Amino acid sequence: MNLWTARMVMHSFSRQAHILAKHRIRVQASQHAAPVYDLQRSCHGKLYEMGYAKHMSTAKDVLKSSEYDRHSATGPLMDCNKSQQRNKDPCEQFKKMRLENEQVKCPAGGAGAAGGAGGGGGGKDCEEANKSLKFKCLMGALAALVAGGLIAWFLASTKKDKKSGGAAGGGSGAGVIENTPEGKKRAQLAGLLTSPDSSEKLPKHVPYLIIGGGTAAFSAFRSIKSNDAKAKVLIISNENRKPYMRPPLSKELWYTPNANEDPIKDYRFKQWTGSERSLFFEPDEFFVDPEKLEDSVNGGIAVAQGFAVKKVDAQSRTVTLNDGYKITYNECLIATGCAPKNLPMFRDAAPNVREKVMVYRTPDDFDRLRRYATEKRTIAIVGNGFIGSELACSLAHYSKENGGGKVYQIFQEGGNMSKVLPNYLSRWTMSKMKNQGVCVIPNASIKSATRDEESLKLELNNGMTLLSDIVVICVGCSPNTNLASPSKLEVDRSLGGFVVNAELEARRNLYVAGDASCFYDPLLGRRRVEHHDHSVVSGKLAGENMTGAKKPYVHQSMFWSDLGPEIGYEGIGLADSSLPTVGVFALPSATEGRSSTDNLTENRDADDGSKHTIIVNEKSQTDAVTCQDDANEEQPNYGRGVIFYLKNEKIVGVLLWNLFNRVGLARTIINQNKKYDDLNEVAKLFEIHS
Ligand SMILES: Cc1cc2nc3c(=O)[nH]c(=O)nc-3n(C[C@H](O)[C@H](O)[C@H](O)COP(=O)(O)OP(=O)(O)OC[C@H]3O[C@@H](n4cnc5c(N)ncnc54)[C@H](O)[C@@H]3O)c2cc1C
Repeated sequence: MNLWTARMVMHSFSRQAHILAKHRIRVQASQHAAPVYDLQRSCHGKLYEMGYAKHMSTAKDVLKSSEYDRHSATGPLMDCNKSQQRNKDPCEQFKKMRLENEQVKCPAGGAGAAGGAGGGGGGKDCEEANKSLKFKCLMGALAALVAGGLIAWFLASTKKDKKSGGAAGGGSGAGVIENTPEGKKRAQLAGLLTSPDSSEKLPKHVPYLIIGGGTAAFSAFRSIKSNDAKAKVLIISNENRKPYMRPPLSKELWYTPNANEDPIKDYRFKQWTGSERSLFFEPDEFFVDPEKLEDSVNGGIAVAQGFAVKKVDAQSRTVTLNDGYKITYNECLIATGCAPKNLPMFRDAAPNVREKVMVYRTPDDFDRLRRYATEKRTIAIVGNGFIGSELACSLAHYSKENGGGKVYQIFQEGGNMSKVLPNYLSRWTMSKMKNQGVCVIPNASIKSATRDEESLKLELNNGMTLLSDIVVICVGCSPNTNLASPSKLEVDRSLGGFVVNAELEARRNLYVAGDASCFYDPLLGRRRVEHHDHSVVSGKLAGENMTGAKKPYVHQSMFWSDLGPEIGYEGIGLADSSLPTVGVFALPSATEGRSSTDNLTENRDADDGSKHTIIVNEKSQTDAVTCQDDANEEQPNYGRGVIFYLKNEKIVGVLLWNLFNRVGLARTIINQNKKYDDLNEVAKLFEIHS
């Protein structure tokens, strides 16, 4: 097993364990834990017996594919007790909590919420308390000014011992830097230093040059190294960190109880398996000093940190850094990823508003937000997508653990993850998010934002007014293609990203991988994918091709997301809710362990009469459905199931809802590119009841 397979398997295991951990009550009692493989075999047998129509494929056909390679089929079972929890409105809870707090504390700025998301003001005592607080603040500010002046004088007087920060790599501001390893590290992270301190110290020529220091870049390095053992690889990254992964920033890191550590050393976090690891792919010692790369006998990887590339000349094979420094290469990869979008109203706002608004993509963003969360501040997230929804759940959890902090999630759509999930599931997910303590405000947008002392006052178009200490904009990201125009590289007009061919080549010897690549998928057409797995696999392929493999990119990458303890899903292909969908769900049966008959008990259209079909599939006809959530909304419990996305009646996307280790099967089904006569039969392949 090579390292890549090992990593993928580890990921699988880690997810499986995560879900097992999440649903430990059921798992302990589960009769499925040991005989998983027996169960699979019996399912195979059963499926081979199915008939199929002439012009269409049946589920049976899928099994003929050599690609069909399934692993363990155990999946999570919904914890009915949790699902039956009353759907408490967290907005109401916040209101109550704040009133209670005010009786004790009378916080300045109040967090009033005219439109129903906050509470009223305090009484006379509070006014007095606020007056005294203001006086104290004034005195505090005065003291801080005096102290600041003293410090400035002290720093100026000790200037001889300090070194000013280099901005060689493209405009980082100079600063006063403490001449200790810790001081330098701090300055580097603050963007005051590049590493090395001048671009002049970088090699003039490298065999392999990678622009961007993220997931795709590091994956490409691994692949280059395994094909060319003594390869010398230089990564040029405009971040001041070594390559790291991003997914835990909105998930696991928030579940790691080390509130007193700031920042968390090496961004270590507990994986769902319980084992610990760092956000960084490799520790510092793994990397070669960029100044020593040329002379390194065994090659290796060096990262030039804090430098940006502004241009690539594919003909002369030269990159130009922001400060004009040039490096020539044999093979080059662009892996510049994407940058989070802001909303124009915040981008163009006054500085005192802007300082209360952030986007979310880096460890620095995590640190900043964590400080707010630790101080029990109110946080408003704008956006209903992957990062916004994950972050809202994680923050609600963190807030619960640390006894404070309201978490709002505001978005224009009717439910969470509406671009991916069919509307019924999107609304159901939203109700689960509320159960977890997120104050979700759908169908709303921010009309205006003004500074109100320490907070931002947000006026929504639905008449609500919120006070929030920080606003986190999670409205998607745009590929980093600034260097396209000076480099004369094509950018896709509708999808964005550098246009590449099937070998991920933009020009000869110049490749693009990860979020920034717009590639041609022979099955599903031109695409751009912003997911971890795509970055890993496209980076790997680009790396191989840089060493001469000339292979096409035919991998259907997968994605995953976790929304608190009850929802985890994996998807593949075009998981786009604007397409017609058919969702097949297993209703948990009252008594586990009875024989499964897989009876179709309900088949109905979605309540908006649209193209989303829901098939609810009970494990045993005789079992009563006891696990209904939100009974007053008459929603079934979409505990686990599979959703098919259709184009021209063919399956172009599959979403596995609380079902894990079935991505291989989903990939096979998409790759078959066929019409199926009965999707309920196809769904059975996924063993949604097991
Ligand atoms: C909080 C968060 C959670 C996520 N969770 C998931 C998840 O659960 N599942 C999933 O599938 N995906 C997830 N993703 C998406 C996934 O992390 C990305 O798809 C992946 O990081 C993209 O990798 P990349 O190498 O293309 O880009 P990046 O990792 O963004 O790396 C690009 C790097 O290039 C640098 N750069 C840009 N321009 C230049 C330049 N001109 N010169 C030098 N350097 C430059 C950037 O600063 C950056 O360091 C998540 C993303 C975020 C932000």
